[in-house]
Amino acid sequence: MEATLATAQPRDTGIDAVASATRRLVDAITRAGGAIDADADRIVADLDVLTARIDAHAPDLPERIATMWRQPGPGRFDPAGGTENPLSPPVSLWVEPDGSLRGEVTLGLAFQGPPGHIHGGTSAMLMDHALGIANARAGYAAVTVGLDISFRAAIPIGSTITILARHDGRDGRKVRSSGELRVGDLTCVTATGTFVLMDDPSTREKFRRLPREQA
Ligand SMILES: CCCCC/C=C\C/C=C\C/C=C\C/C=C\CCCC(=O)SCCNC(=O)CCNC(=O)[C@H](O)C(C)(C)COP(=O)(O)OP(=O)(O)OC[C@H]1O[C@@H](n2cnc3c(N)ncnc32)[C@H](O)[C@@H]1OP(=O)(O)O
Repeated sequence: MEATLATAQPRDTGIDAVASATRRLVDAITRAGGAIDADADRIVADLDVLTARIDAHAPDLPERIATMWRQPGPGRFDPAGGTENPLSPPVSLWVEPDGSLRGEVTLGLAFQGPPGHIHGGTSAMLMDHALGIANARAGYAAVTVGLDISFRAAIPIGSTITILARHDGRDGRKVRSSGELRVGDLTCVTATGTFVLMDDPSTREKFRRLPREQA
């Protein structure tokens, strides 16, 4: 049986391809470091040309956000799993036979915290995201109000990180989920999350308001 993808299906064309190319650029910059100093002026000029070319296509922010949320299926733009977001790794999560989620990701130097290892904030983001998707797969669209993280072992840059997440239950408007990040057999991060259902109209309205309307 073919496994079900819980996150956006990556494409190898269009905006997804641009986002992938930009990730390669970021990775190259972080690996090169100051070695590119002598060539920096030319690199900046080339990059600015590209930025202007892309910017010419950009609608204003409220319109862009509205378009993003009209897209069907899992989010394509968030900073964890967004295939359209060059800042995301991106993370793909698959549905296991028991309904829990599993995925694998490898992170480069752009995500470094302590020497040679992944930044704790990045691990927290991976967990927040996976826990949120686990709830959504169980039928509960909910936002995080609490995330309890234990960093048990540092995660080396370049290692294959296994992401596990599961929905644990519901108590009124509150929804619980938990997960882990593992490298091989080693559990490096554990997390439990409390989420609040977006089921009442005022909560949905709060998150639907666009930046300009909130000012
Ligand atoms: C990447 C996409 C993210 C979009 C998520 C949007 C929707 C989800 C849709 C689909 C899901 C799909 C994928 C999701 C993937 C990733 C998820 C990423 C998640 C995030 O990245 S999300 C951003 C960070 N998140 C926030 O931005 C929340 C800020 N927050 C608020 O906007 C309010 O807090 C609100 C509206 C949630 C509730 O407010 P309210 O007024 O309606 O309700 P109230 O205060 O009564 O709380 C009700 C019950 O929650 C308890 N409670 C409240 N706060 C608590 C806390 N801090 N700790 C422990 N318990 C807490 C109370 O104690 C009470 O519990 P009780 O009922 O037992 O008394």
